[in-house]
Amino acid sequence: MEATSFSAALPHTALSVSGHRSFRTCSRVRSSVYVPCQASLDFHDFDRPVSQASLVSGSGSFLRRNAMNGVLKHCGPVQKRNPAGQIFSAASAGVCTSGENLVESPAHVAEGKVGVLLLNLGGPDTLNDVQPFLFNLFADPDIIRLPRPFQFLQRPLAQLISVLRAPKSKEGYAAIGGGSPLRKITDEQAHAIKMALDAKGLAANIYVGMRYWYPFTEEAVHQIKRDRISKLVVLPLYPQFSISTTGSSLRVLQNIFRQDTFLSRLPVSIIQSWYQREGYVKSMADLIVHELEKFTNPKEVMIFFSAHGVPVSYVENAGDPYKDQMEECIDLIMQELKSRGVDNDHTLAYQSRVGPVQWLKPYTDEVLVELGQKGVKSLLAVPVSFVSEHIETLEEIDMEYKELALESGIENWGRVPALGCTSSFITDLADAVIEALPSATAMSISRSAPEEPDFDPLRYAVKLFFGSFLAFILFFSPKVIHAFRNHLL
Ligand SMILES: C=CC1=C(C)c2cc3[nH]c(cc4nc(cc5[nH]c(cc1n2)c(C)c5CCC(=O)O)C(CCC(=O)O)=C4C)c(C)c3C=C
Ligand SMILES: [Fe+2]
Repeated sequence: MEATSFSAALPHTALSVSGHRSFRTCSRVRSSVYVPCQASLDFHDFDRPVSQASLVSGSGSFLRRNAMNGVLKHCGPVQKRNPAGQIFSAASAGVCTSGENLVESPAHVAEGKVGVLLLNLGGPDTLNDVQPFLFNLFADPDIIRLPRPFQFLQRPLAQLISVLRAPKSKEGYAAIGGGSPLRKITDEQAHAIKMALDAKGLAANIYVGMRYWYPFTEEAVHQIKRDRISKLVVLPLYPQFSISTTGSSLRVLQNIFRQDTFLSRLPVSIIQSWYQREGYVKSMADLIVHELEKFTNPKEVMIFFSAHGVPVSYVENAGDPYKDQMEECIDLIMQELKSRGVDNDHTLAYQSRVGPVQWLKPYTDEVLVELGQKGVKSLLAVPVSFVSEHIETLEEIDMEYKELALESGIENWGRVPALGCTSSFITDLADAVIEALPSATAMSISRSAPEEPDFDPLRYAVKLFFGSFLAFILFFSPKVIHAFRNHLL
């Protein structure tokens, strides 16, 4: 497990990020830090309702308690932006409260209040949320990494792609009940981790901060500040580190913390990845063994690990450790299975590619077809990059890939469930939190905003002109249109 303080939290991306971002060296940071060029956040400007930050503490979630206190108000179906420029619709969250929602932390944590911040991706709660959720996702410069001269196109591009992709995504979310289960499951995991920590003698407030939908990370941090937490452990709910997931969430957090005196002094410990923890590996092996036993002939089953993909350029140009960590993770799980006498064949493939670029190979859909053609008859799909059920397990794997596999000649199909609240897994995450606490250190970066280069209107106009021209050519080239049709829409 890698637990680090804030200043050392993003070393992977500092190595070789090409072009579009600037490297700056922070005062207390030993190496260069990959500093995002996003608008910085200031808590004083922050007008988002606090109540959407999920807080599991004492008698249930913050939201639930607010509802019971009668401060739950419904707002009109207006779309707004938070200070990070993310779109949110007040109605879809169903909550619009003003400042009086201070949460009293339980008495037993009054001294040395420990906070645990769970970071996750977030997903649309309803079909109406799908397009604004996709906008937030594609507006993230860690998801669509544009070269520097094109960065001004990030938001218009996000708008375009989110509108174009929304119908397809909506179909997927409609097929799994009309929204993402991610928020509910993450809240349950937060509650379970709190209970596990309590059982180990650590009273902690657990917060949930999502990257692209409610409850946003900004809201969770706002609540952490209000609660005057004195030590914070940050636990991204991604076993492996990727620039596009953990990296993106940590950058948002870093931006918020560097702007705020209280937060920049708060001792923080970040668990960057935890795929190598024994508890996680053993819990995954337990689930696999359990599912294998459901097959008539378990020994003949191909164990098919399917990980969410990332574009190849993340790994090759930007130094994303995701692929290496994924491969190591699979090795560890297979070693554990071997030690239990399970030595089935296994393979790893990458799913969910989006857009007209090369993603990590082999692709899940292609491998399934090949395996069917080669005569594999029984296959157990193991989603491995995420620990809760979501659209890509419930729709992509359970529906699309299953159908493809059966059409390709595979006769017996099984799927390992996501870890969710499996008790051995939750206990291990609680241990990870406890182990990370001693290494918590303050970020201690000055409050000054990141330096912006002097604005030169002529240079800007020239860039805008050539940027738009190139973007136009790029967008309407037949190759790109073809790729968009096949992989985006
Ligand atoms: C480790 C997990 C994930 C990585 C890596 C990742 C990278 C990544 N994703 C997209 C684009 C989309 N992702 C979408 C949904 C989505 N992504 C993950 C996880 C990882 N993404 C999850 C768990 C979910 C589902 C959330 C839910 O609502 O249940 C979507 C939206 C769904 C869809 O339309 O398919 C998009 C789009 C990119 C481009 C990327 C790396 C650059
Ligand atoms: Fe994704």
